[in-house]
Amino acid sequence: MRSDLQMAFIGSGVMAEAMISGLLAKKVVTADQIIASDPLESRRLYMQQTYSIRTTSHNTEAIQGAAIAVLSVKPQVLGSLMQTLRGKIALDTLIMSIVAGASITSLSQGLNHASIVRAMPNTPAQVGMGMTVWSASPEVTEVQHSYSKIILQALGEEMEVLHEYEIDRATGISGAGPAFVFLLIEAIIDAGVQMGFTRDQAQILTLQTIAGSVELMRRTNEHPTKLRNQVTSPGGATAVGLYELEKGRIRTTICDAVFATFERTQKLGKLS
Ligand SMILES: NC(=O)c1ccc[n+]([C@@H]2O[C@H](COP(=O)([O-])OP(=O)(O)OC[C@H]3O[C@@H](n4cnc5c(N)ncnc54)[C@H](OP(=O)(O)O)[C@@H]3O)[C@@H](O)[C@H]2O)c1
Ligand code: PRO
Repeated sequence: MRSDLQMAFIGSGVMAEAMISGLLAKKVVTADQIIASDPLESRRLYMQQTYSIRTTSHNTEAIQGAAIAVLSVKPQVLGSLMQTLRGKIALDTLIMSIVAGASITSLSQGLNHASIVRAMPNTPAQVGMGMTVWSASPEVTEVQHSYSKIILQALGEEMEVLHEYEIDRATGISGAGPAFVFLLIEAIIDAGVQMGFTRDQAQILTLQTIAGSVELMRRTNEHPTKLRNQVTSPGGATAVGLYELEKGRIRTTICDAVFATFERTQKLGKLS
């Protein structure tokens, strides 16, 4: 991206940090191109010292002169943030919101601003393995569109969708998904410990098994049922484990969890 381009992050929490570290690691922008705002002084100091970026407690100062401003606050404070920023955003600034549930229409009306990208990233962006689903308002220019792609590609994979409701759906899978996966990882490690492995041993076995299964499916592109059957010997050990999982309604429970997350995302969108 152009070296004179300024980027602002409004809210310097977990996801803002993931994005900033990804952008700097991939050299998409340099530290002097980034300013981040946050109410907490200790957080601002941490961001300054860790990433050599500028920080401020004033959101209107952060957004001044920014070509791209990322809204990275919680949905509960978006309404008051939009009131603060309304009328203070330059016409050619691209607003990129990662706020769960907040629609392009509500952002555009709340900020009285037309160029909006709405994105749903996830925390593996911290290590460049993120998945972001995003959509742009019709007013986003070609250049702003290509900048958005470059920014989101620095975090891992990106998928642009035409229909914005797909972002709410994606929140149930890729946005919140890492939390579901970490719960599964935790449960398998705990079971390993219960059987007598050390925690370190159980963690190595669990993480390599999950990473290997993901890689196997990526490379073979086979249906998961076929790959699962390759593990399941007739009358063997895996079959009884799978029986217990199905008895515990793992399939429908996961489905319910994804749908509940999707529905909650839609409700969060009504907060602002
Ligand atoms: N975490 C995820 O996995 C994830 C994934 C995708 C999208 N998102 C979305 O990303 C957004 C941020 O999530 P997060 O997990 O990064 O939350 P977070 O860690 O709580 O970050 C939000 C930051 O904004 C600060 N803040 C609060 N009020 C502010 C204001 N008026 N102006 C400027 N900054 C303010 C908070 O400070 P205080 O802590 O002092 O209040 C905090 O440092 C949310 O809308 C969420 O839906 C999160
Ligand atoms: N974290 C945000 C939440 O829990 C959105 C997806 C991941 O609301």
